[in-house]
Amino acid sequence: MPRLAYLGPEGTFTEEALRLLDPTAERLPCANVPAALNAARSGEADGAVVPLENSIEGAITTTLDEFAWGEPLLITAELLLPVEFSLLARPGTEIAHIKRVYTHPAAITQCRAFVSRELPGAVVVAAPSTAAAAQEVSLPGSPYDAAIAARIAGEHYGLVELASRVGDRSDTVTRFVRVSRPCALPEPTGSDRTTLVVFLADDRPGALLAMLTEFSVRGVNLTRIESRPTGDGIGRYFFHFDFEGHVADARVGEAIAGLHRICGEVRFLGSYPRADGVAPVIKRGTADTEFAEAADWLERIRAGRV
Ligand SMILES: O=C(O)C(=O)C[C@]1(C(=O)O)C=C[C@@H](O)C=C1
Repeated sequence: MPRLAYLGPEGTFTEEALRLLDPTAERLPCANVPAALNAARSGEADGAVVPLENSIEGAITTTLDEFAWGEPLLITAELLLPVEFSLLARPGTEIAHIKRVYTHPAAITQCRAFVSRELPGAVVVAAPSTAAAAQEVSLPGSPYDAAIAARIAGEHYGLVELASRVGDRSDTVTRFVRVSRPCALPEPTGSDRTTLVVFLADDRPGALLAMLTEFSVRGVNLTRIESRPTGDGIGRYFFHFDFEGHVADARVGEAIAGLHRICGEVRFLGSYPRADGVAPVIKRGTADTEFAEAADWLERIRAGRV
């Protein structure tokens, strides 16, 4: 039974994602995403489950930065979780008296319209996680009047639900990934995703275009691209890519090898099955068989067999 670290405490969306990814795993709640990933790195846990992107908020930058800088980890699975928020408070609280709301920053962004419409004048404070907010609000003497979290967190910490579905959209989805210390990759399934971090060799005109060309000429479709500051000064960025396909696919392998040739550093973060099961459209000339046939042909002409 694997031991998986996650953003705790009990009742976070990350815990729900973990339960769905591996119902039998032993769960190790951690105070934040870096702590969960470090538990996986140190061996305290066999792996970790962390949020990576949200359909409203976009990338979870703490996760992206941890993947880029910390000891290498590999993504082995992903999960798309619909997220539904509730306004939770201690029994007896009236909505009109709520002055201070506590929740995770991602939830603040996703519930902005509800807060300004229903809780005008309330201050919203950032919590380490939605469940940490619910846990804090449950304490007698808490400085917060309400939390925004999953309904299950309210049940867990003895809060009442003052309003349900308080997210600005009803179709919000967060993408979670399971990571491990470097290990054998999941087998290709025909519906896979690959994640990379790329550092430029030097800052020059067309550097981004050159990277994108490696994908484009091989028919590799990107599903996410993000630039993140390196910390070395204004204008210094590195890039995060998600794209369709598995590193075992010829077109993906060749694109990554191309990036390795032209970039400063390429950090491979894994190839793993896509949660939505979508298979890529293979452009003419980019199938494995076509790459193999072209390599045979090259070998023949190099041997003078024209
Ligand atoms: O606080 C939680 O419950 C989390 O699991 C974190 C998190 C996030 O980082 O995006 C996960 C899903 C929601 O989008 C809000 C918060």
